[in-house]
Amino acid sequence: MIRITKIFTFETAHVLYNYDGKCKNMHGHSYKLFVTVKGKPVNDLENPKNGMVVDFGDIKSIVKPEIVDVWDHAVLINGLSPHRQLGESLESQGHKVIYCNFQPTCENMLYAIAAKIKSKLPEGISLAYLKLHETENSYGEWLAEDNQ
Ligand SMILES: Nc1nc2c(c(=O)[nH]1)N=C([C@H](O)[C@H](O)COP(=O)(O)OP(=O)(O)OP(=O)(O)O)CN2
Repeated sequence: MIRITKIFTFETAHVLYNYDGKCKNMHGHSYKLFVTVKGKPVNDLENPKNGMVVDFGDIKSIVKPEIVDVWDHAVLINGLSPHRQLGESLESQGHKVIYCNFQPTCENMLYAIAAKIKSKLPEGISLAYLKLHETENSYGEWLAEDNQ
């Protein structure tokens, strides 16, 4: 088995409802996402993907439309909280708002990313690991073995 990783970046704002620190204010991050999948490399001269677990481009074609294009330059709002009204106000002024059914922390974003990616991976390939940097010094990790 081999693990391979592709890295993505996106610029996203969020606001943490009822949080007791500075992140209760709407603010943005340059998120950096590491997506690691595992599988056995193809061993078939006739296969154009010979030697690959999965083409890096195929990982991109899953993660980009599912995560990056959706969250990039958007504001993530806890749609289950009173912040929904804030989102509706921003939306009415033309802003890109994503209503989450969770508090948009690094941790919950990882759960959401894992759920979206896992369901799209080709047969024989599994999601092994995710790392999401909120700042250069703060990140969360999702590991398959912790989430079975
Ligand atoms: N467990 C979590 N704690 C915090 C989260 C989170 O998602 N999970 N999020 C925040 C804020 O969004 C904040 O922007 C990031 O927190 P922090 O690292 O404290 O921010 P700094 O600007 O101080 O980061 P540095 O890299 O140290 O400059 C708060 N907590």
